[in-house]
Amino acid sequence: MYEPKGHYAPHYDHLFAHSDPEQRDWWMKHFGNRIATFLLILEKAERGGATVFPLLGRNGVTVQPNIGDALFWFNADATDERERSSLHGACPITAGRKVAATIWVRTIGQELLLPCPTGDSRSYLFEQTFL
Ligand SMILES: O=C(O)CCC(=O)C(=O)O
Ligand SMILES: [Fe+2]
Repeated sequence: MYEPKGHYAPHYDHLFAHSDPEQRDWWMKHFGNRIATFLLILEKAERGGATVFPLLGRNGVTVQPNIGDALFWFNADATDERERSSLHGACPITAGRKVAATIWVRTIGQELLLPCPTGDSRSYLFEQTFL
């Protein structure tokens, strides 16, 4: 929930995985990294609160969803490498409040839902999927 002046500074949902698998946290060990994000808007601010992807496209992409809308995006490609352009944040609220529910989709358990990439090429690049 965001109240006036509330915001979420630009960040990646995809986390840095410790190089030693034993050192990774419980979530990372059992469910893997956050391959995708599902963001459901439950309450929309009167002003402000857009979700912004500053590195997406030429000038960034700003999304101002309505109540009941959901945003879904990938944070990593099929090789679990972070998508640089998945950087995002929530703009400050200037009037009203925003309530949203986030589901971070983890990699483990999703393996059979997308066909595996063939050869050395990276498939399912964020840009290819969304632009
Ligand atoms: O509220 C938003 O627009 C962004 C939320 C977000 O980045 C997150 O939950 O990871
Ligand atoms: Fe996020």
